[in-house]
Amino acid sequence: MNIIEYADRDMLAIDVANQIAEDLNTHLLSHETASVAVAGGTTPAPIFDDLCAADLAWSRIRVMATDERWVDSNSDRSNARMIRERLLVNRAAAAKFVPFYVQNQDPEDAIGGIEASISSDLPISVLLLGMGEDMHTASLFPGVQGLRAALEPTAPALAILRPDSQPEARISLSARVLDAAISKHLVIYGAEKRKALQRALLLPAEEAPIGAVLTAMTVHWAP
Ligand SMILES: O=C1O[C@H](COP(=O)(O)O)[C@@H](O)[C@H](O)[C@H]1O
Repeated sequence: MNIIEYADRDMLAIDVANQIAEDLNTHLLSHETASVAVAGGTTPAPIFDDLCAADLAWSRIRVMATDERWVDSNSDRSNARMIRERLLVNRAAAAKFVPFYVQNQDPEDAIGGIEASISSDLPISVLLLGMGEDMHTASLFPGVQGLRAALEPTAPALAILRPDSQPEARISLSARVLDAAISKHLVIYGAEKRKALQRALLLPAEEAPIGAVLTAMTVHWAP
């Protein structure tokens, strides 16, 4: 794990957007398509504001969320909505988005179709992860039912999780898929998340899921 510290969040956003664009461009030099899995929540939006303008062959890039909340794609809790509004604009509007939420279905009924829709995108070319202060990443929350299976090296690509702390079911890329991404970036802001990441290194993954996906990870931190 390599940690890069930035003076502020604006500088971090510009630099991470540039690195992701470079990673995607490099991948496209030797592959017909590239996949990028990006976190939801609040952290990545300023990075998307820069990344969306990158001069890339966006029509050859497939974008997915690292995880989704089982809510309508117009809900303000939808990760897809945030990605649509902040990343899939400007030049990046030419990218193909692969949704994880399926209207009028339960996650259990939809998961097989969603897994099929991402099978050709694996391993993920570029990963942009976030992390909560509770050390969850994507929707792999500490102690949630189903976490142990989602941490297994043989886990399916996607897991359904229903954390008690959250108002809706979640669907998440499993630790195996997150950890196997070719180029990996984790972005965290503030002293509390920095401390949480340090703590995670000392804990089992069931208590600190971020610890399961840190192989060859570049961590970007700003106060
Ligand atoms: O619920 C989620 O939380 C994490 C962290 O979110 P943040 O707002 O603290 O950045 C996020 O990475 C994940 O994709 C999201 O669904």
